Amino acid sequence: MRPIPGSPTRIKICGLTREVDVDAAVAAGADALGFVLYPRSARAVTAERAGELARRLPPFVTPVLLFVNATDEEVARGLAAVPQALLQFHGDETPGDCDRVGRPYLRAARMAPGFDLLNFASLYPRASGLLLDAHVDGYGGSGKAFDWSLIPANVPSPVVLSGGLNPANVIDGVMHVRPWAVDVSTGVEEAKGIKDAGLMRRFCEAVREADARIADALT
Ligand SMILES: O=C(O)c1ccccc1N[C@@H]1O[C@H](COP(=O)(O)O)[C@@H](O)[C@H]1O
Repeated sequence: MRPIPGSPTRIKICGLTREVDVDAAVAAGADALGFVLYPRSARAVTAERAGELARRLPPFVTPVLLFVNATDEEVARGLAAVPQALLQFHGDETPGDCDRVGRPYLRAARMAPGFDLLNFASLYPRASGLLLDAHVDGYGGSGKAFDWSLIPANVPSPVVLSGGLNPANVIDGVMHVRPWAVDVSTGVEEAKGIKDAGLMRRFCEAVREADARIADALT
């Protein structure tokens, strides 16, 4: 599903752990901020900490809770702390695992040659969107990009382009893939979980530049 022509590409910045970074991401123009509730991640926060950080968000900026193979209790604890959250399932969760929570969610797909994204999408018809990340050892947040030509044109759900994006390559990514949204973590960091305000601002500016070029091409 391609975005409505002329609509802005939404921006998610993931892996925030500090108030100062939350405020800078909002100031840069992020539409959604991700909090990693995967204890093995170097960017992990507790549900309670995610709640503290998410309470800083103004209206119309969406908190996203990222899980990797979490138990139902862990997901429930996250939602108790951040009730307005969109969920992001980034592990081996089955459609049943995702659907039984009964909340809107993004399902991450690990892109690699031979991966059948259309079949994967057909298994998750209730997903609000498919977040496309590089297939890496571990589950994500690696800063590695994948070959965008692996993305079929007719993905039936909104596509969130992710994996190794940064201020230098996101214009190409948006123009090539025309995703509904982009998601970045490593590409706007000075260290894992520590964001760089300048990089976040430049990333959002680059997305707006891509949108402007697409709009120009339409006129
Ligand atoms: O950020 C993490 O530590 C993480 C851990 C486990 C699964 C996903 C994780 N992050 C997500 O990975 C993608 C790509 O991130 P990057 O920009 O390549 O660093 C992104 O969706 C993050 O939300």
